[in-house]
Formats: sequence, structure tokens, C-alpha cells
Amino acid sequence: MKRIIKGGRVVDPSQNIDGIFDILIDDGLIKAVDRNLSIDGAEIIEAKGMIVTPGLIDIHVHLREPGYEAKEDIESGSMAAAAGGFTSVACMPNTNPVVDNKSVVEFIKEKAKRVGIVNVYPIGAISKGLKGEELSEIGDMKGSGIVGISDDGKPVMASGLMRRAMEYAGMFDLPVISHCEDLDMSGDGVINEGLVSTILGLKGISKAAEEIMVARDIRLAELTGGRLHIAHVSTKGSVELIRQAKRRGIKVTAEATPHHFTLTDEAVRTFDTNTKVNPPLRSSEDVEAVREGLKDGTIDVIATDHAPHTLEDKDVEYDYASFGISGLETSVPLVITNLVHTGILTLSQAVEKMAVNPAQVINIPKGTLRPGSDADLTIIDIDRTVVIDTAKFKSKGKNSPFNGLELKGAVMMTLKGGNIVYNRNKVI
Ligand SMILES: NC(=O)N[C@@H](CC(=O)O)C(=O)O
Ligand SMILES: [Zn+2]
Ligand SMILES: [Zn+2]
Repeated sequence: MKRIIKGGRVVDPSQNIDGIFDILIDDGLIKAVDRNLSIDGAEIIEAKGMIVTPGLIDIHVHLREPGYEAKEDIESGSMAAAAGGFTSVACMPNTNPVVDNKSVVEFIKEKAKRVGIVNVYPIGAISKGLKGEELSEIGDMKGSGIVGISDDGKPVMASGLMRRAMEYAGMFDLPVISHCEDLDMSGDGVINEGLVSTILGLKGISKAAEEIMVARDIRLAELTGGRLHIAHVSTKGSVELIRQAKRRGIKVTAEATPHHFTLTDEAVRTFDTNTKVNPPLRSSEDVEAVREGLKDGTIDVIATDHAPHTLEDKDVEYDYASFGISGLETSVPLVITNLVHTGILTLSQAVEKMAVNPAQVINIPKGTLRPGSDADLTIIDIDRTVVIDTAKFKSKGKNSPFNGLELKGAVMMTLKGGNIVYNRNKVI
């Protein structure tokens, strides 16, 4: 079927495009980006006043299936992704069973394909069972289509094992995605270590717990020549370490989450367990540094770290609540409101961090509207006001600290392979 997306402001940094254009889609592919396109029989999607971008890509998502379907499953997570403007997601392996062999990779790919809402790219575990003892079946999993390896949820504490993981991943050109946390330092902390933790009487997690591991992993990337991607950067010190490493030519990329560029530990004063996340919400100087890192290119990618949990996981005392924020359906409005409307990022830079660069990190042929590419697109109204309502989330995870917040920037439509997979104005 032929479709023309008419009259939108097309922002595609992969081709240096930012202007009013029509886009012709046929047979699931982008056929043309040009002015005044008209084809007999093509369905017209009116996009005047809207922004049209390559389908957004979130490389850090927890879909929870197999094993934790009460929190999320591949279908609900895919629907949440589409509603959030994402056409592709990479999912973390901390499921049950863990994604540490090819049969689990194949299960996820098969199920995601059957659901058919967004493209799902599995990430394999670094270590068997996420135990940090021996390497998982990385070569086998690469054969089945993993796009990176990570023990996310946990660090790899054993530096020798992490070194071997980087050497091995390098042979398969896979990025090693590192959850940087020195467990001996973070201990049973639940919040950033600082004034707020002291006032609230909650156990703190030092910024150094993250920075020590960022420094170690940069050193290992230097040693091995492997490709390192730092997940959920949360501190000023981490941003500075990554900035210096890039200057020295080390192969390191980094991501930041919307919650870490938006909130500080002040949000925990309410004791709302939806503010409990790992790494924890930090101080205002860290939020500033993360924003600065996004602006100057030190941080390449915006990823949600979508970590859905059940009400039971969160409706307990702060100390006992699970770590994580349900992030897929609030990312675009948080980026538009806090980074674009504030002038920290241009729209083009925002699309680079949400589509172009994520595609590069996991090495998939996406993040572009170049003719011949899959017709994955996102249509956004950056001036439309949205009020976050977790009750309306497609995700099973209602755990968001942003519930009730009024923001600017609404995902209007998401198309994957030329098909409409989300339409804000219509229940589909
Ligand atoms: N970020 C979180 O607070 N939680 C994640 C794990 C992780 O991303 O480290 C989860 O799986 O729930
Ligand atoms: Zn993590
Ligand atoms: Zn995560």
C-alpha cells in the first residue's frame, strides 16, 4: 500500500535534512523525500505543523519476558514502545531464564515478530545466569541476532572476566553495554548519598560507586580495543571520565535517561517509591552535567532504561521497593520539554540521540529516512500539551515519578514498515 506523509517538517540528521517535505512510502519502504509528491491511490497522512523523524530507537528497555510477565511482556512492551514513538527497541537479558544462550534469543525474536508492533533486538548476557563467573554463549547468540552484550541490572565485578568479555565481543563487533556500579560501594543503598539521604535517613549510594566502574571499563576498553557503551550515566564525574576517554580516542559511547536529565534526589522527599531507580536520581550539579554532556556530544544516546514493575513491587517501604522507572511513554515529552524547548538540544540533535546514534551503537540499518530504508517513522507535535497519566500507559508498568506532570511534546503517530502501529487520535 502507498502512503504519503504530507507537509510535515522532516528532521533527518542522517541526511542533513530539516525542512518541509512529503514522504512517499510504498511496500513498507521509504521511496522518496521530496516536495509536492502526489501518487494516484496513495493514502494521505496530513502532517502539517508536525515533526516527522526516523522511527525512534530505544536501546535500553526491559521487556521482562520470559519470566516476569506480571511486570511486562513482549506485547505490552511493544505497544508501550509504539505509543512512545519508538519503532525499534533493544531488550535487556535480565529475564528468567536469562538471555545467555541462543534458544532464549530465538524465543524473544519469534514472539516479537508474531506481535509485530515494533522491531525487537535482544541483548545477550555477558555472563551465564548474570552470575559474573563465566562467559555466556556469545558467539552462538551473535549467530541468532543479538546486538550487544550486557549483564544490566548488575555490574560485572570481576575485572578479568570483563576484560575477556570485551576481547570476545570485539571479535564479533558487538558493543559491551556496562551497568557501572561497584557493588561493594553501593551496598544496600537505595538513594543518592548526600544531604537528602541524610535528612530522610535512607542509605546512600555514592557517586563514586558508578565512577570507579566507568573508569575501570574505560581502561579495559583501552586495553582490549573493544567497543564499550556506558548505560544510564548519572553523575558529573562519569560524564567527565567519558569526555576525557573520547578525547583520547577510546571506543566508548554513552547513554543518559530522561529521569537522570530531569529529576534530582529532591524528588525522593515524597518517599514515592517510583523515584527509586538504579543508578539513583542524583544532585542538581549532576543533572546539569548530564545535560551538558548531551549538548557537547559526550553522551551519544538518550535511552529510557524502561524498567516496568508491578504495583506490589513498588507499594512497599522505600527500602524494599524494586528499582526502576517505566519510561517508554514519557521519553519524547521529557526530551522535547526539557532539552529542546530549553534550547539545550536542537531538534536535529535530539533525533540524533534518539534514532541515528542508537542505530549506530547496536549496528542496525535504521535511524534514517533514506530512500530504500524501512518505512519506520515517528510523527510528533512538539507544541501540544500532554498530561502524563500512568493509568493510560500501554505498559503494564505504571511506575512513573512523572504521573500528573504537564509537558509539551506529543507522539501523534508511529509507523513501522509503513504500517501505522500507533495513532494518538484513534484507538487501533
Ligand atoms: N534501572 C533499574 O532501576 N532497574 C533495572 C535494572 C537496571 O537497569 O540496572 C531493572 O531491570 O529493573
Ligand atoms: Zn542498569
Ligand atoms: Zn536497565
